[in-house]
Amino acid sequence: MSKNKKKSYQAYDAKSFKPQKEKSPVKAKKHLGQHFLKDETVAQKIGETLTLEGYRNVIEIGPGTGVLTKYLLGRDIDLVAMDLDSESIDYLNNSFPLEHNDVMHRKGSFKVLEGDFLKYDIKQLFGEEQFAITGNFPYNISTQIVFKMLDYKEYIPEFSGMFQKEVAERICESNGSKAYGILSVLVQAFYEAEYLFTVSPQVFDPPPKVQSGVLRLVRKSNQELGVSEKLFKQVVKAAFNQRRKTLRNSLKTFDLSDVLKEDVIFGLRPEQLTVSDFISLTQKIQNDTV
Ligand SMILES: C[S@@+](CC[C@H](N)C(=O)[O-])C[C@H]1O[C@@H](n2cnc3c(N)ncnc32)[C@H](O)[C@@H]1O
Repeated sequence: MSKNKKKSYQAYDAKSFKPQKEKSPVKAKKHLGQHFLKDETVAQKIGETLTLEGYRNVIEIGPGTGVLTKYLLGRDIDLVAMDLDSESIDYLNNSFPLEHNDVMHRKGSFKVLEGDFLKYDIKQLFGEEQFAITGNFPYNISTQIVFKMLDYKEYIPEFSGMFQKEVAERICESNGSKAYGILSVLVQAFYEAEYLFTVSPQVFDPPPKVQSGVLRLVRKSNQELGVSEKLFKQVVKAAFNQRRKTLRNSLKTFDLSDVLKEDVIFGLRPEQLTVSDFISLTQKIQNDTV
């Protein structure tokens, strides 16, 4: 079951990058995870990551000074850009459209919204319609963004954006690797995950301490696991919360029958299981009668 696969990721070549001289129009605030992109090429590449197949509504989380927003606006989409920072919102509502008139060839609608993505009822933004999520995410809440996205997965056919590299890798990793964990299994049960490219700290203002990684998630056509989703999540979390133990030990709280505990799968550690192994493990636990 274990697939020891070492991935090598293509790094974005920052040699051609020429930093801007001008000061950022919004003062970067650490507690909001603000690291503004200075490199237009990277912003454009992120702006092109969504395939837009079968939907046209997009939420950008954390537009900041709009560097990515302006490339999104060049695409044929209806965009809601949501930021928690009132200074960014003021800038986006007032100076941004004037400053970027020359480069922006807006096709669809555009709405700037002040709000906390983690608290916002995002479903009400587009009624019953499907929407994608993208952004250069605030790294302090990036895993929470992914878990919230999973809660709304029936509305979200696609998701792309920039994370701390380590988190992006964790989401995309296959079994057999150290980074493979709860996030990888829960995301990949419902989405095809693709790590796209790496971005170095020097293209941000201020530069973060870590490298960044851009990924794309495309929802699978079949969303039915065939088992209880609640139990599936409980099994995955319990298994990885004690990742050095075999499943026989980490899943003790599930009160398994002696017959089931003898199944070979319970002699394995969680990183050895593929996503489909986790689904069949959940099936076995669901059908188990003590
Ligand atoms: C890494 S910066 C990216 C800014 C801009 N998109 C860029 O690439 O330069 C993250 C942005 O997310 C915003 N942000 C932080 N927490 C947020 C939240 N809970 N909801 C919405 N936006 C948030 C910050 O204010 C900031 O503008």
